[in-house]
Amino acid sequence: MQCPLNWTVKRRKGKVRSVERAMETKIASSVKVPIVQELVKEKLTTVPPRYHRRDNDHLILSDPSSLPEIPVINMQNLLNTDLMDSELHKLDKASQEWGFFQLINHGVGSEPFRDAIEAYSAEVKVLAIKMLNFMAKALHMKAEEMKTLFKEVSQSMRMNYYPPCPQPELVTGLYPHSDANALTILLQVNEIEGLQIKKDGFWIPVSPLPNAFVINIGDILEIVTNGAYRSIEHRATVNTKKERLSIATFHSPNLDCDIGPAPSLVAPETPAKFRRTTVECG
Ligand SMILES: O=C(O)CCC(=O)C(=O)O
Ligand SMILES: [Fe+2]
Repeated sequence: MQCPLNWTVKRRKGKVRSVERAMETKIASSVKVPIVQELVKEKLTTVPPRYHRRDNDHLILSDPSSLPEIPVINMQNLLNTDLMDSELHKLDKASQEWGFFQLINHGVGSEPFRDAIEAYSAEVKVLAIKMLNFMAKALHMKAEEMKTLFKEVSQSMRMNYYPPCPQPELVTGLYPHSDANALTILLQVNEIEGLQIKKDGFWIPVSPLPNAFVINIGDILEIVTNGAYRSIEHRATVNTKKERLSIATFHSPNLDCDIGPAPSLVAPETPAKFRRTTVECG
């Protein structure tokens, strides 16, 4: 079985930190894959102890139907003179007692947003596959190897919002990290500077070019290319005047693929830098 933690053993400090963070924040889309990969691929019946939560708060509820239900507020009732008072009372109660509620009939169409996201992610996925194939070509890697690896692409997305900040020198928008996936396609939505990458020990700003994506190599691609392409540490800064928005779309190989250097890139003069590791479970 692959052990994502072992991937990091020989790696520089920043990356080790990045993957450790990945283990903690299993929700973060870019880093979910190695964990899922391990669990899905091996069809485990028990979860390796390193994924266990340390707190005692039970995640599985014994009988959810016996629990109180999260309040539902109806926007149409709030707008209706006859029903407004009772709905306002519900809103007030829900806000005081729960701090969470579901709002129905809100009049904001979520369909266009969903459709737009779906269309965008489908196009970006096609672009990612194109770029991966070009990279294989540039590396003289066997085309079939890249194609097999990315026959089914696992894709996820993170939208980042960085508000203007009165003291940008004191805070980081996004902490230095490398992306754990294979290939990230980043859109700097409102074309505000903030992304910086670490090159030869210096932080270099990435000035947004109109109508351009930032493409960055993630840890998985560094492994697949046997270190020929590098997953670079990057961070996002904030500024006093302007908010900044970015959308990062992450692409990883099929969940049931082995991750390791592409065989066609391993030779006596370029020995494998990363090893497929078997770990004990349970
Ligand atoms: O906001 C940015 O420019 C960087 C985003 C990023 O690195 C990420 O979401 O992983
Ligand atoms: Fe990133």
